[in-house]
Amino acid sequence: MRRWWAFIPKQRRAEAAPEADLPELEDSAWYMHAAEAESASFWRMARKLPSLAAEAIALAWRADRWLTVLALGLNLAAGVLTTTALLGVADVTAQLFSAEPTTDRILAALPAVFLVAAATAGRTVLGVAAGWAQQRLTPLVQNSIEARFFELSTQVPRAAWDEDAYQDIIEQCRQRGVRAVVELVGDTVDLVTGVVTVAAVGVALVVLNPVLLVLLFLAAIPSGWAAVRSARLQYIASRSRVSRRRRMWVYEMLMASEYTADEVRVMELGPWLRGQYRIMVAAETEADFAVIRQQTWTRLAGSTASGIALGGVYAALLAMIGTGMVPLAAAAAAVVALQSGGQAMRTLMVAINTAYEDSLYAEAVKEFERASSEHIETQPHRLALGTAAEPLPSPGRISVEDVSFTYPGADDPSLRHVSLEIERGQTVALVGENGSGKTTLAKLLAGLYAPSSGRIRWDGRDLAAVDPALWRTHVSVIGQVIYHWPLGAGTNVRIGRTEADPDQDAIVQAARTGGAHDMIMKLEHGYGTLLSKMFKGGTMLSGGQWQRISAARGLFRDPDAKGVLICDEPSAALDALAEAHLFAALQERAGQGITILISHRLSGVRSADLIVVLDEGRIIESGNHDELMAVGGRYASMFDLQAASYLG
Ligand SMILES: Nc1ncnc2c1ncn2[C@@H]1O[C@H](COP(=O)(O)OP(=O)(O)OP(=O)(O)O)[C@@H](O)[C@H]1O
Repeated sequence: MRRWWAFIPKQRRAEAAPEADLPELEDSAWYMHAAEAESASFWRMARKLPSLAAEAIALAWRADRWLTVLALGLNLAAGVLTTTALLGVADVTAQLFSAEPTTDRILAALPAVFLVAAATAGRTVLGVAAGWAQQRLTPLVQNSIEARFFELSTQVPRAAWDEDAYQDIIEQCRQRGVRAVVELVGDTVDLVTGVVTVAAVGVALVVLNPVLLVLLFLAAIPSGWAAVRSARLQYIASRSRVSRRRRMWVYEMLMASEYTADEVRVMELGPWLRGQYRIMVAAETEADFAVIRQQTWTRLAGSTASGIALGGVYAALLAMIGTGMVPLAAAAAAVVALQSGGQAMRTLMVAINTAYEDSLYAEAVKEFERASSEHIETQPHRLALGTAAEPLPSPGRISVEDVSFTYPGADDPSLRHVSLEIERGQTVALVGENGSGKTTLAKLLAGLYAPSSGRIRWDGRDLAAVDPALWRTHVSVIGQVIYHWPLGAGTNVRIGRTEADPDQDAIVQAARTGGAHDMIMKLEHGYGTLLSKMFKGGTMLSGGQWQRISAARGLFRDPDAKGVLICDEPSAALDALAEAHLFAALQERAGQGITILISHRLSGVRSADLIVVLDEGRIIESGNHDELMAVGGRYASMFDLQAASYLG
C-alpha cells in the first residue's frame, strides 16, 4: 500500500520531513475497534433508545424539573395537534372526494377545515413555547455537565495526566462529548414527539387499512439504515483521529500564541511548523475524504432502496384500490396519510439517528467519568480519602524510607531506594545533575505522586493513609517553572491560599519577603495590575519578575513558617540582589518549618543543614557542606568547579 505521504511533493516532504512518521498520523487501532461502534446495528440502537431517553430526561430533570416537564409536555401536546391537523386533512379530502353534490361536499368539509386551522395555529404556538423551554433548559444542562467535568478534571490524581490515553479521553469529552450530552436532551424531546406523531399517523392508516402501515414501515427501513450507518462511520472516524487532532491542536497553539511568539520568530520556526501542520492536515483531509466516500455510497444505496420501496407502497395502494381493499372514496385520504406518514417516519428516523449519533459522542463523557473515577478510586491514597479528616499538625519530622518511584508509562525508575530523615527547622538541599530526580523527590513530598514502593512518614504516620489534601495544607512550593496565571498581581500572590480571607497586609508582607513588592508597586495599577496581555490594560512580566511573584505566593501560603516549603530552583531567574534577598528570607525560616531547597547554585546551598546529592535517582552522598567537602566526592568536585569559575 502506498503511504499517504507519497502524495506530498518531494520538496514539501523535505521541508517538514524528520517527524513525518509520527504515530499520531496513523488512525488509532484501539478506537477503530471500539466495541460499541463495531456492533451498532439499527436494532441494537433502537433497543438502547429508551434507556438513553431516560438518562437524558434524568439529566434535564436534575438541571431544572419544571422546564423539563414543560419542554416534554408542550412538545407532546404539539405532536397531538399535528396529528389532529393530519386527520383533519384526511377528513377534508374524504369529504371533497365523496359522491355528494359540490356544495354539500364543501359544507361537509368546513368543520374539518376549521379543525385543521385551529390545530395548526395551536401547534405553532405550542412549538414556540416548547422551544422557549428547551432553549432555557440547554444552558442549565450544559452548566451542570461542565461543573462535573471540571470537578473531576481538577480532582484526578496528578498521575492521570501522564497517560496519553487519559488525555485522549479528556480531549474527546471536551471536543464533542459535553455538547453531545446537551444535545441529547433536545434529541430526546424530538424523539418522544416523533414517536407520538408516527403513532398517531399509524392510527389514521390502520383505520384505512392496517397493511398500509406495515408497507410504510418497510419503506422507511432503507433510509433509516443509511442514516444510522453514516452516523456510525462518522463516529468511528472521529474517535480514531482524536490523537492526531490533539497533535494538530498543539501545532495550532505553537503557531498562534503569545507564549511562543518570540521563539517562533527568532528561530524562524514558522515554515517548519506550517510544514508539520500541513502533514497533519493532509492526513486528516485524507481521513475525511475516506469517510465522505463511504457515507456517500451508503446514502446512495439507502436513497435508491428507499425510492424503490416507496414506489412499491404506491403500487400496493393501487392494487388495494383495484381489488376493493381500500374504497375509492378513501383513496385520497390514504394518499395524504401515506405522505404525512412518510414524512413523520422520516422525521422520526432523523430523530433516532441524531439521538443515536449524539449518544455515541456522549459516551465520551461517561468514559471520562469512568476513567476519572477509576483514577480517583485507585490512587494510592484512596484508603485515606473519605476517612474522618482529623487535622494534621505541621510536621516535626519527615522520614523517607526506601522510596522508589517510576512515572506512569516510564520504563526506568526516577527514584531508587531513597531514604532520608528531615527534622523541623532544617533546611535540606537536594543537588545533582539534570534529571537526577530532585524535582521528583520534591513532588512526592508535596503529595503529587505516591511512592511506587517504600514509605514517606510524617511524624511516624504513613502518608499513604492520609488524605493528601490534609498534608498539602502544610506544603507550599516556589516552583522552577511556573504557569503565568492571567490574573491580577495581588491575586497571583493570593492564590497561594485561596481559602483565607484576602488579607491585604499579609499579601503585601509575603510580597516584600519574596522581593516582589517594589516591583508590583511600579506596575500601573499596583496589586490590581493584570499580569497578562490577553485582556485590555494587562501587562507582561519578565521571567525574574514572575519568579518573585512565585516566591511571594509560596511564602504567603506558609505565613507562620511552620510548614514544608519546597523551593525548586527559586532563584534561577533572579538578579544577584534579588537572589541574596530571597536566600536571606529563606534563612529566616531556619529553626522553624522545613525547607527543601533544590538548586544548582551551590553557593546558595552551603549553609543547608543537610545536603543530599542525587545521581540517577539514588542518593550518593549526604551531609553538611563541610562534611561533603571533606569527603571530596561528587559534591566537592561540583562545588570546586563552580567556585573556580567565579574566581577565574
Ligand atoms: N512526568 C514524567 N513522566 C515521565 N518521566 C518523567 C516525568 N517527569 C520527570 N521524568 C523523568 O524523571 C527523571 C528525573 O526528573 P527530575 O525532574 O526529577 O530531575 P531533576 O533532578 O529535578 O532535574 P533538573 O535538574 O533538570 O531539574 C528524568 O529522567 C525525567 O525525564
